[in-house]
Amino acid sequence: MASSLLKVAVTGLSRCALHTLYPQLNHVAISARPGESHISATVPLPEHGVYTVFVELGNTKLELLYPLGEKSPIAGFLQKNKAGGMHHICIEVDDINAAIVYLKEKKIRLLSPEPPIGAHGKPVMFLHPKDCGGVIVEIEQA
Ligand SMILES: CC[C@@H](C(=O)O)C(=O)SCCNC(=O)CCNC(=O)[C@H](O)C(C)(C)COP(=O)(O)OP(=O)(O)OC[C@H]1O[C@@H](n2cnc3c(N)ncnc32)[C@H](O)[C@@H]1OP(=O)(O)O
Ligand SMILES: [Co+2]
Repeated sequence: MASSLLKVAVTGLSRCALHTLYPQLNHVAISARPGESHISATVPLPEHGVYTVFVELGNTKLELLYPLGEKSPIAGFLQKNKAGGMHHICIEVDDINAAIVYLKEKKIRLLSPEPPIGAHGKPVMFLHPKDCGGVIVEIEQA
């Protein structure tokens, strides 16, 4: 799998806290990469059971997550991690279908039968944390 972009998803921030954090994150981002930072609006993604805010840091993105709905896939994680934490990482791949074939050959469990469309309008696939060193890995079509 070739990768060109790493996204890190962080959970546990209340919607209010997200807004409170904007200036702080912006400060960190600007400190890290002057002139290259951008913080998105809060976007509800009911099909994924989350609200998102993206903080762009050059070729890295922070994905801030807040649960949406009663069946949010991050609800269990937040039950166990009351203060939130790093939920998953996302790696862009050149060919998601080829990557899925490869992962199946390696017996890595996929968390949906088909790739859903992710936050950037492209197919994504989540991989089981127990098969990925204890971390949920999301792959996204570049
Ligand atoms: C914004 C849209 C999209 C994008 O385009 O970027 C997104 O990122 S959406 C983000 C949220 N969506 C997902 O994470 C989808 C895939 N995830 C899932 O289906 C579930 O989260 C899960 C992996 C099946 C876990 O669900 P959960 O309800 O927590 O089930 P379990 O309690 O049975 O957990 C099984 C096992 O996995 C451990 N776990 C859970 N979450 C994590 C995590 N974030 N990191 C590491 N490990 C995790 C959990 O602790 C269980 O282990 P044991 O306790 O040892 O049994
Ligand atoms: Co994600």
